[in-house]
Amino acid sequence: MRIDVITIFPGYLAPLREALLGRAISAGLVDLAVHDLRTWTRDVHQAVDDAPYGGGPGMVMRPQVWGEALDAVLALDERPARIVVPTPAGRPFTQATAQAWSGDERLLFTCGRYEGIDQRVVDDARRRDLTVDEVSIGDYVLVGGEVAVLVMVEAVVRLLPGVLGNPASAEQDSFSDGLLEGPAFTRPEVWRGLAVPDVLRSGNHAKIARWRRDRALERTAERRPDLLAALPEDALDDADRAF
Ligand SMILES: Nc1cc(-c2ccc3ccn(Cc4ccc(CN5CCCC5)cc4)c3c2)n[nH]1
Repeated sequence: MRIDVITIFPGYLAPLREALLGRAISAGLVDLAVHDLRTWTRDVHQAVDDAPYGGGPGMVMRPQVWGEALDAVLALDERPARIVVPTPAGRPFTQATAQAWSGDERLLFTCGRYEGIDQRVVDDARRRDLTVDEVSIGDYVLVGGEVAVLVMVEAVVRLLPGVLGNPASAEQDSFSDGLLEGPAFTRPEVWRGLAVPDVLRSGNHAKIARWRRDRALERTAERRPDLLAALPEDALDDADRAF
């Protein structure tokens, strides 16, 4: 997978080259290229923003600079790219989104700042039959798109074959069965007077599976009743309902 990121703060994306993702890059599973938007400015002040038409607070990022940057970066590779535009006003980015994007050959992230990017940049890309996804990583407002890109790249790249040392982990992700995962424990058996639940040391795998499922149902009901309500009809068996 090739990943391009366009931003006025390239340094913000440095963490992508650390640890697990860094190893995925060195292993050639991911090619990452970060581009400074100001490369495509033409004025001495390298202006990337201007006042919003219609008034309102803050500034909006100019279409000309973004248009040239997108054209140039797209042209760097003939593979078709999914253009991703982080925004508070986007469709929710979920595990399903990450799963879907993990099959893409190329992702191109555009990091806005100020109050966002002139909408015509997205409109122009779409009318050229490019895939453009405007996505939100949550119902809170960040200062720019960079942090959202760090989140989304991590969620997508961890799903690529060969990236996680333990692929079972991704299969048993939270949300993969529609529930939150339950509590996890490791040694020591007792820590500060707190013992690991006996069932987990019983070796009875059926009982352990049942206990884990019950803890997941309990936690989901407590913290995310919306997920429980969204479960398909056949997702809960009689033992689940008994819980
Ligand atoms: N999930 C998520 C994604 C982001 C995000 C992504 C990209 C950018 C680019 C600039 N900003 C700052 C920013 C500040 C204010 C407004 C204006 N809106 C009016 C009402 C609420 C806000 C928009 C945009 C981003 C924010 N934030 N949260």
